[in-house]
Amino acid sequence: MGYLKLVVKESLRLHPSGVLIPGQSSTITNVKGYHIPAKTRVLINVWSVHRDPKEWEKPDEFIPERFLNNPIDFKGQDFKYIPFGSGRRGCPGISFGMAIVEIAIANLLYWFDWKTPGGEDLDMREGFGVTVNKKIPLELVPISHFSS
Ligand code: HEM
Repeated sequence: MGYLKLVVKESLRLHPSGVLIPGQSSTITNVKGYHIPAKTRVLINVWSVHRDPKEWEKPDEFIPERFLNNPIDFKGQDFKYIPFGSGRRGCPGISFGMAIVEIAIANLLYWFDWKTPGGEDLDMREGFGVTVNKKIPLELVPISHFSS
């Protein structure tokens, strides 16, 4: 289960469910030289924050071990990793969401091995949408660990 947590963290880094988080500036502010007036609609591009090469080593590679012995968590305190957003409007369902994801994946892996129909690699390209989705729907063949 320890490694599964790292895998989920890394999956949410590479494929955050909310790619663009909408918000509005409450006061005049300045972000890295960009003047932002009050009440401006802003979109936080989580996808690119999570793949920023200045912040992440080998940003496009799936490396769950990067979160091993790493204090970074889901709470949005560290702005380079914000799969659940951050601040007052951050996701209130973090614990519930993580529990569901972990239980579902742990069960799928406990009962079955999985392979692609033709043994091909997974196509991880994303489609366009408000929330993340796979460009090509996932198709897998389950192989039971237990004979009936
Ligand atoms: C893996 C699962 C989930 C992910 C990745 C996720 C992600 C997010 C993100 C990115 C936001 C926007 C945060 C922001 O604006 O800064 C959000 C908001 C929200 N989420 Fe989740 N969420 C998940 C599960 C859940 C669950 C299980 C619930 C409720 C049971 C939930 C309830 C909400 C609500 C109510 C908001 C709006 C909060 C507000 O605007 O004040 N989420 N979530």
